[in-house]
Amino acid sequence: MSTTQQSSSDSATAPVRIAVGSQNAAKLRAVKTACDKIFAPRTVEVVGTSVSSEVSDQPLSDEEAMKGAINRAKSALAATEGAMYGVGLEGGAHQIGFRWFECGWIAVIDPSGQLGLGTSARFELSPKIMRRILSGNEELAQVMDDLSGTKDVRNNMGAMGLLTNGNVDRDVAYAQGVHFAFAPFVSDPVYWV
Ligand SMILES: O=P(O)(O)OP(=O)(O)OP(=O)(O)OC[C@H]1O[C@@H](n2cnc3c(O)ncnc32)[C@H](O)[C@@H]1O
Repeated sequence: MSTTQQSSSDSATAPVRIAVGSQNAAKLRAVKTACDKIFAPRTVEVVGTSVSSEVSDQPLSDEEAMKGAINRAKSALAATEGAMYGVGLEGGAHQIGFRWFECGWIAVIDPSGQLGLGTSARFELSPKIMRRILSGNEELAQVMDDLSGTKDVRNNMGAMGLLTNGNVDRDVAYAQGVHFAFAPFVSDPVYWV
């Protein structure tokens, strides 16, 4: 086998390396679940790195959460050798009328700079929870830990899991957003250019 044949077959069988801008276990599970489907039958290697979102700990608008996801995706890609994509996931609240909702923003970026964006489904945050976030400088995860009497909800089922009695955990909801963010890379270009 020639060197060229050897290297092209190696790259076809090598795991697809995905850089994620977080070490949060729920986020890493979401990316792994979605990317296993996207890249099947190839093996996927998800590499989580702690990076700065460069936005506030508790984003309070879609714009801010989206920016955080993009910043994380770019930093993760830059920090991870051999990564085919960088993925950033950022949870954030946003207001519609008098009501508040939460969702995860997901950004995917490749080495050429092409960007894909998506979100998880959103869920409502009660006035009781929002009062604490807005006035007490607490993050959603801290409020949910306190109200549920559990620890580290953000790495496990998340607020989404607590509010749906475990029927839609954070990783399950975020995995859908990862699929949407990969749309420009996996769908027919006729929809994009
Ligand atoms: O380690 P990182 O990646 O920062 O993970 P994180 O859980 O802190 O996640 P984000 O920074 O993306 O989330 C922004 C805020 O939203 C909160 N959050 C979002 N979704 C949540 C969920 O389902 N359960 C608990 N907290 C959530 C989280 O506590 C943060 O205050």
